[in-house]
Amino acid sequence: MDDSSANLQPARPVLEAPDIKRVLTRIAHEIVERAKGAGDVVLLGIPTRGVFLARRLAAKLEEITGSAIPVGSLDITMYRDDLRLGPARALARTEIPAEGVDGRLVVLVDDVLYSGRTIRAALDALGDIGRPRAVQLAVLVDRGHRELPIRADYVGKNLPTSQRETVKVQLTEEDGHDGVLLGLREDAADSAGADRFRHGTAPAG
Ligand SMILES: O=P(O)(O)OC[C@H]1O[C@H](OP(=O)(O)OP(=O)(O)O)[C@H](O)[C@@H]1O
Ligand SMILES: O=c1cc[nH]c(=O)[nH]1
Repeated sequence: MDDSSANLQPARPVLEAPDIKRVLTRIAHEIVERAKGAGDVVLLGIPTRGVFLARRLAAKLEEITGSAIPVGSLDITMYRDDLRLGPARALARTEIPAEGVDGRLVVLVDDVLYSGRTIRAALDALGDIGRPRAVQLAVLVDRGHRELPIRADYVGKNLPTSQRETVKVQLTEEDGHDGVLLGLREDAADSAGADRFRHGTAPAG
């Protein structure tokens, strides 16, 4: 190994498939506990991976409570505060369950909470759809670095990170397998080592 790569570390798994399963079970129990049942809960996942997490949570809640839990998706694309600044973005799907959101406890579900800007956009999107009695937030990973006054009600894993790092959630439905990787942003790795940090190609460390 030459000196230029001696201090570089590969993307590192921080959650593996059984961990993800376990934390989703815990979050489902926490939702039931706080909602005193799940009678008026509606889960809305934020594309992309939040939708799959919401469906998994709904299945788990159904297992726990014996009742079907409405689950859908909420596209935030048109509500992003950087919409004007970047290239055009593809729209994702908003699918609101037939029960609607009015008067319900809406639990937004996302994979990573970082600046909080996605969730700010989700609250705006939700406000155009209806008036829940309350809104809560469940995330698989909270990596810190909030830029807005937003916090999660249910957190799978609090993961202290540097802003030079990146958190990549992988889910079977989208990526073929479950896992969460912590790596360096490609622009933070030096050119000699950049390839080693590409998610999914670096050896587990
Ligand atoms: O708190 P924030 O700073 O907004 O970051 C978190 C968001 O960033 C990622 O989404 P991304 O926009 O990369 O889209 P994706 O889920 O389709 O990958 C992630 O899935 C969260 O939704
Ligand atoms: O590291 C990050 C930051 C935002 N969103 C992610 O999915 N990962």
